[in-house]
Amino acid sequence: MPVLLGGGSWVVFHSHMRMYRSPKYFFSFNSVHIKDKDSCESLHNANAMSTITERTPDGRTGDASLQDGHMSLSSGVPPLCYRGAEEHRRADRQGSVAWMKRLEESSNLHSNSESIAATMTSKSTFLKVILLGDGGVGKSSLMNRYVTNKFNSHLFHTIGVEFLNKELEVDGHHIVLQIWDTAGQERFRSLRTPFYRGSDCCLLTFSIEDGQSFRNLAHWKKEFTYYADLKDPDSFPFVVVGNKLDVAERQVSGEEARRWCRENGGHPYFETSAKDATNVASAFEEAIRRILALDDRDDDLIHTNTVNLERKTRPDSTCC
Ligand SMILES: Nc1nc2c(ncn2[C@@H]2O[C@H](COP(=O)(O)OP(=O)(O)OP(=O)(O)O)[C@@H](O)[C@H]2O)c(=O)[nH]1
Repeated sequence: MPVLLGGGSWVVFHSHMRMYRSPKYFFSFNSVHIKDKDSCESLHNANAMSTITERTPDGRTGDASLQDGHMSLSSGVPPLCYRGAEEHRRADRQGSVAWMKRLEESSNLHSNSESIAATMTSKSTFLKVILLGDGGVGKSSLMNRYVTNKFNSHLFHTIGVEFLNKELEVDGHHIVLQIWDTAGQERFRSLRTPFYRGSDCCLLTFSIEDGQSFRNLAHWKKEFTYYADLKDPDSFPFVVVGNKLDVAERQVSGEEARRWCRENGGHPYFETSAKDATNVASAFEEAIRRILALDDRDDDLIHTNTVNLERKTRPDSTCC
């Protein structure tokens, strides 16, 4: 059963969810929803209450805990579950524990988690992509446009992280894409960084009408590389997205952005408009293709590096 804990300016919400990333991982743990109206301080209070259980493919289990805003998992498996974006935003607007209680009673938490699990077959590939970039560049709008095909011109700032799932077929693969939208504002840094780990691709996002958001791309890449604990940052798939293409006053030229991508790892670059849907699907699909290409390469490496341990009979052997 979901448990509701909370009061004052904060609420911690637990629910049980089950996720798969076939064939690599198996997860079973509680999701934690942290809503913080004014500051991040209350997260410390949440430490004692947050318990997460994880299970790895070999059946090991471990505990996870929140410490100073960082979620740590004993076997290093990244946390993947979080509440859906729309409830999160509505909770922000209404901001009441009573509302959360109603949500719990009429909750789709179980049906939601069950439906995710139900749609995952052994042939599904679960991919996690994460959107990073300055506050206001349009990360939530890109996610919402891609998943729900809707645009809201009066969005609230994201607090912490949110995710939405989208199922699709790409090049014959059944994909369950989990898109994580993070808070771009600096004050939410400690709420977003624990969720970087386990990402398969990172969309570095800026707004073409905001030069500073473009100049901050290097900062976002660095922050992601550090907190995601990337073993091989040079081969990790980043996709760069210049959003708000529909806006007339542009501060960042396409050539400037492409040059940055060339000089900083050869990342693909897309100019998008979440408002009129230009190129949004192309950017996410490129992310998926980059991940799948990397997985294919890994598979090839595994095959070509296989050592045959079968004992060969050597006719000329003189060994006793
Ligand atoms: N014109 C235009 N406005 C956009 C576009 N994308 C987002 N916006 C608007 O820009 C504002 C910020 O958008 P969000 O999607 O909340 O930005 P965000 O990057 O998620 O911001 P944080 O949650 O603070 O990190 C909202 O008012 C959106 O309606 C776009 O493509 N074109």
